[in-house]
Amino acid sequence: MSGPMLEIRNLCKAFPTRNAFGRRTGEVRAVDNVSFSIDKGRVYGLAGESGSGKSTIARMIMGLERPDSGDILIDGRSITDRSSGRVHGRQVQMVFQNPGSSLNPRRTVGQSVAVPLDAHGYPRAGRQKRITELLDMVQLPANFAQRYPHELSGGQKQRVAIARALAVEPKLLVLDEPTSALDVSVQAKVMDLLADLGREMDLTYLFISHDLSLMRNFAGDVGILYRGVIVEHGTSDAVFDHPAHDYTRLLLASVPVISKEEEALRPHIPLIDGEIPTPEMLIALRQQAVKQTITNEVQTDD
Ligand SMILES: Nc1ncnc2c1ncn2[C@@H]1O[C@H](COP(=O)(O)OP(=O)(O)OP(=O)(O)O)[C@@H](O)[C@H]1O
Repeated sequence: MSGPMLEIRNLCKAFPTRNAFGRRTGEVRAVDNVSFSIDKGRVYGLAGESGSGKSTIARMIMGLERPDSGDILIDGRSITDRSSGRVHGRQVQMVFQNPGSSLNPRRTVGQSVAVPLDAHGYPRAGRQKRITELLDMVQLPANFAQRYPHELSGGQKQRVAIARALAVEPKLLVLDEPTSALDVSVQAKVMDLLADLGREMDLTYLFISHDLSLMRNFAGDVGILYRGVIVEHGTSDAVFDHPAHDYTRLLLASVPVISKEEEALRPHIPLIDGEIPTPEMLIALRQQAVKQTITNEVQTDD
């Protein structure tokens, strides 16, 4: 099984901008001639800061927003001439950033997972078994089906959201910042789960995030989105090891850092000689900072 599961061709979407009185002042090109494709079973990462157009692309893939022009093909079939996401709802599912707000607080976990089963006409007879199976896939015990969202941790809620997304056996999953609302320790477990499920079920993922270290581990290919335009794309290793575009370097320079010393260095990084530094310069600077810390510690010990 090969070939693209998702093809995005010259996709464009603009929104009107308005002043404080609601009068139209112009337009913002939220998505500007974006093209990329994801082969079956692969993970494509779409990275960019807030406002770069990531969610607008996701919403168009889900059929929640209509493109102005361009085409979206899922498993070779265009979806852009249809007005409703229902048409391809079985093939494409989405996992949202905030599992708390994506689950209905008045529904039990079992009822939430059953919603897509009902929507797609899953037979009533096998439903309980399917719910247990889905909870098992996301490593939750069967008795969680009776619980309500407020009785679950953030990570458990996101597992339920993943189970619900998998209920109708989609081929493509759009993951929109799936772990950014979770604690760091829980993030890794949810990402591991997604990676395992992807391999087991031969899923194709579009992984949207501003967390570049997470993206590097998870996505085989990445596209860097800046003001609606993909300014750079390629394999994760190529883009992150040898970023060609200044904006990618800037994004990499803002990756969260691990020590206080590195943190102290961070605000100065984009200002070195008035230039955005290369990754090599960053590494050299960080090595310098570590050396300095060791020297300071030795002096303090004395
Ligand atoms: N419904 C809308 N009406 C007007 N402008 C919009 C609308 N949706 C998005 N935009 C604008 O389009 C641009 C892209 O927004 P989008 O939400 O796709 O970015 P994003 O990268 O997903 O950001 P975030 O990470 O904050 O969700 C922004 O300038 C935003 O203000």
